Order: sequence, then structure tokens, then C-alpha cells
Amino acid sequence: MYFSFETIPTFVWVFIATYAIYLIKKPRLSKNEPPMVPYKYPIIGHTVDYALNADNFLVECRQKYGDPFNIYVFGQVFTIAGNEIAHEVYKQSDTFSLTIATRDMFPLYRVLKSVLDPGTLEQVVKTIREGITAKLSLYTGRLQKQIMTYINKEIGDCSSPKLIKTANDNFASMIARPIADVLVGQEISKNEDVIKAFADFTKDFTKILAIPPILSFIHPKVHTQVITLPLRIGFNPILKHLITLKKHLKPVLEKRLKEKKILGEKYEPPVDIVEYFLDNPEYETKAITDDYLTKITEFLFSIVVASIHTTSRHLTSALYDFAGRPEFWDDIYEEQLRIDKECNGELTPHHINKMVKLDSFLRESLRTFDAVASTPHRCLESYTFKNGMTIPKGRTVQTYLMDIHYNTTAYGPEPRSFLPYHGLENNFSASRTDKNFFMFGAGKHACPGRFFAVSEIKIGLHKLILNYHIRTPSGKVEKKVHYGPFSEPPVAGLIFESRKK
Ligand code: HEM
Repeated sequence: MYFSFETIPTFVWVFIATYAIYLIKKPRLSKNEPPMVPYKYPIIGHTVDYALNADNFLVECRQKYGDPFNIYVFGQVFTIAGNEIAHEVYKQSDTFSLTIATRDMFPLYRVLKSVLDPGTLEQVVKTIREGITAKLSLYTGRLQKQIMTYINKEIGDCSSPKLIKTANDNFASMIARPIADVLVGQEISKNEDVIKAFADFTKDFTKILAIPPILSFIHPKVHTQVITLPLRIGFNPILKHLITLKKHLKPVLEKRLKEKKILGEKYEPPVDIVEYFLDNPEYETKAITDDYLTKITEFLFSIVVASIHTTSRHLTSALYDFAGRPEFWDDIYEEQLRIDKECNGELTPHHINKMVKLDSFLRESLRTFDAVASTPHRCLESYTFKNGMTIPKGRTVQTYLMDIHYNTTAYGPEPRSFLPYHGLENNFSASRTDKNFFMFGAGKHACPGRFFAVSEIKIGLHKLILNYHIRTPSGKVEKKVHYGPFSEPPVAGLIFESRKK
């Protein structure tokens, strides 16, 4: 190989820069920290093992170093909290923050400015609790209709078997319909442009973030600055969705305000989040200005981000779990058929509660989703665990989900096997959080949308299983797709074949 004399300074600079990064980034641990797993290569640390082989790597670390332990990934020290420690992190809700931990990797505030305001999350959670969970029974019929509209339109007649690809989309457009109905009401939730805006918002936002966090080796903020550069120079693929919603929302809000004024006491408020918003003294208005529209649109999209892809991902995953396990088909189908006959095709919350086998199957699908570690929490001030170990302010703690979901004490000697009726036998419903089930988090910040999500998924599964035989192309359980410690449903597709009535 030939090097010219002029290339030498370049090598010197690269060497100096690398050495500087090494010195700056060298992990400095304070006293009584959890054990640091030794690593071979400076700067790189455990990045390769964590990105390419997270499951085996963390199992080995857990066996050798206990719970919790520290690893060094993408230039940062992470504390990995498993089955014994994670619940302590979730209990200390003033000391550990999910929102702050995810801000660098998922900078939603760049497009929805209001999420930076700490009051927004509080308001979103309150809205979900009061405006969705407390009124779930009023929504059931509407959710059902919206899901059936999707099924008839997008899956339709499958007298010949039809392969439906699920990659990326993961039935987001099925889930976007009931969520639009609940959020923006019946007037505009049938509008296909609005449904598309809801279904695509998160996907389009995450597209620009799909750059591996290489620059986090320098600092996580450098990575955030680079991934958000397109947004800052005016390329904003999300803007069109905000504009669509504003356009369709404006006449509806104006009409409602007018009717309220004219009818006074006689006004019959529609049941949806837009009305909940209008009714809130904090958001009271006399006219629908552009600022007002922006505020309500941003608020609605922050619920969209939390609700659509999370729910559709797990609906898809549960369908794959069902489709790959013929041994449970008859049992689950019979339960749906019996309930369908009982309710004459019109589900009520009472009937959804009766789907106990389906509920248990779904809980198991959530438990075995196979995410290795997720739901990071940032430590806001130095914290000492009950076992005496201390972590400093600023540390990110990753929830070691597999250690929790695959613990032998709760799930027996083969915790990775699929136990469809574990929930049913132990009286754990799919939406119930528990120290051995962290799919919806735990404690004060446990997912407020979980009751809604589980209802939607159960209605979707119930209707699909009633109408179709569903199988995987291979006839077996398909493998999930792994990105580092994260997991996504399989992408092989699902084969639908109409049941003979
Ligand atoms: C299967 C679907 C879903 C899953 C797996 C899921 C999971 C989670 C998890 C793990 C958390 C963090 C909890 C914690 O820190 O303890 C969370 C928080 C949250 N979820 Fe969900 N979620 C789902 C659906 C939904 C839906 C449908 C909504 C809205 C209607 C929603 C709204 C939220 C909100 C607002 C938070 C933040 C709560 C807070 O910080 O206080 N989620 N979710």
C-alpha cells in the first residue's frame, strides 16, 4: 500500500481526535457502582455485542455479574436493571424519567414543540384516563365498526387464500381507524386522508431517525443534532399530516362552538377527545384561531405517537403467534364463536371481558414479544439502590425485559416457551401490570392507554379469527425481527382464508 507524504498529517489528526475521544469518553465510575462488565476495545466497549447479539450477551453478563450491572455502549455507560432491580427504578418516579431518557433518540419535540412543556405529558395522561379509559364502554361499538370497516375494505373476501404482507405497516391503518374515531370524533374519522395522516405520522417521523447512533460515540447530543438536521433545514415529512388534520378539524370545531353557543344547555356533546379538549377550562376558546388549531393538533398527534404503532405492533405480533400455532386454533375460535352468537355480532365491554382465553393468549404474546431491553429511564439525581449500589445523576437505566419476562420463578423451568393460558390460570389479565410483566411499564407512569389498547387488540383478533383461517406461509411460528435489543413482529406475511359460514 502506498501512502503519500501529504496523508501523514491526516493520520496524525485522526489519531489525535480518536485519542481525545478515548480520554473524554473513558467511563468514569463512582464509588459503589454496579459492576462494569469488562470489555476489550476502548471507545467501542460492548457496542458490537449489544447491537448484534443482545440476548446472549446480556444473559452471560447477568449470570456473571448479577443484577444490576453496567455496560459501555455507543460511548455511554448504561445500567442494566433486571428482574430484581427494575421495579425499584419504576417505583422512584421522581428520580427516574422515561421522557428525558428518550428525548435524544426520539426528538419528537422538534416537530411537536408542545411536548417540551412538562405539563403536556400530564395533560395527555389525564385526558387518556378521563376521556378514554373511563368512557371505554361508550366507545366499544364504534371501535368495532371501525375495525370491521378496515377488515372488509383491506382484507375482504379471501375465498382463495390471500397473503397479506405486514412489514413496516403492521396493521397501523387498522388501528388508526378506531383511534381516529376516539380522538377526533365520528364526523371526520371516516375521512381517508385523516386516517392516513394518523397511520403514517409515527412511521414518517421514525424514518428520519433510522440512522444508527454512531455519533453518540462523541456525544448523544451530536447524534440528535445530525438526525434532526433535515427537520431544521426545512425538510419535514410530518408537516403534511399536521396540515391535513388542521384542515379537516377546523370546520368541525367551528360547528361545535357555534352549536354550543346557540343550544346552550340543550347542546349534546359528542363523546371524543376533541370535545373533552374544548370542554376543558384551560383550553376554552371563543374562536378557532390558527394557534388554537396548532395546539389541539399537536396534542392529538402526541397521543397518536403513543398509541397507534404500539398497539398495531402487538396486534400484528399476536396474530403471528396465533397463526403459527395450529394447536390453539380450535380452542380460541370456539370461544369467539360462542361470544359472537351471544352478542349477535355486537360486542359490548361485557363480551370483551368474557374473551378470557383470547385475553390470556394476548398477555402471553406480549410477554414473549422478545424485546431484550427497552424503556430506558434517566436518573435525575444520584440514586442508591436498596442493595447499596449507587448510580450517578445522568445515568440511563435500561429495563432488561427478558430477565423479567423469562424468569423461572414466575414462568417455570422453560420460561421462553409459549404458555397461552398462564394468565387465565393465574388470574392475570392482559392489561394488568405486575412485577413479572413489564410490557406496559409499572408504577405511577404505567401506560395509561393499556386498557384501550387491549380492548382494541381483542376486538381486532376476535373479528379476524371469526372471519378467517389465519396461518403463516411456513406453517410454523415465524421469527421476530431484531434490531439490537429491540424487537419487531415477523415480516413473512400472514395467509388469510375466509371461513365457510
Ligand atoms: C400494546 C400497546 C401499548 C404498549 C405495549 C404500551 C407500552 C407503554 C410503556 C412500556 C410505557 C412506559 C410505562 C412506564 O414508564 O412505566 C407507556 C407509557 C405511556 N403510554 Fe403506552 N403502550 C401501549 C399503548 C398505548 C395507548 C393506546 C396509549 C394512548 C391511548 C398509550 C399512551 C401512553 C402514555 C401517554 C404513556 C406515558 C405515561 C407516563 O409517562 O405517565 N399507550 N406505554
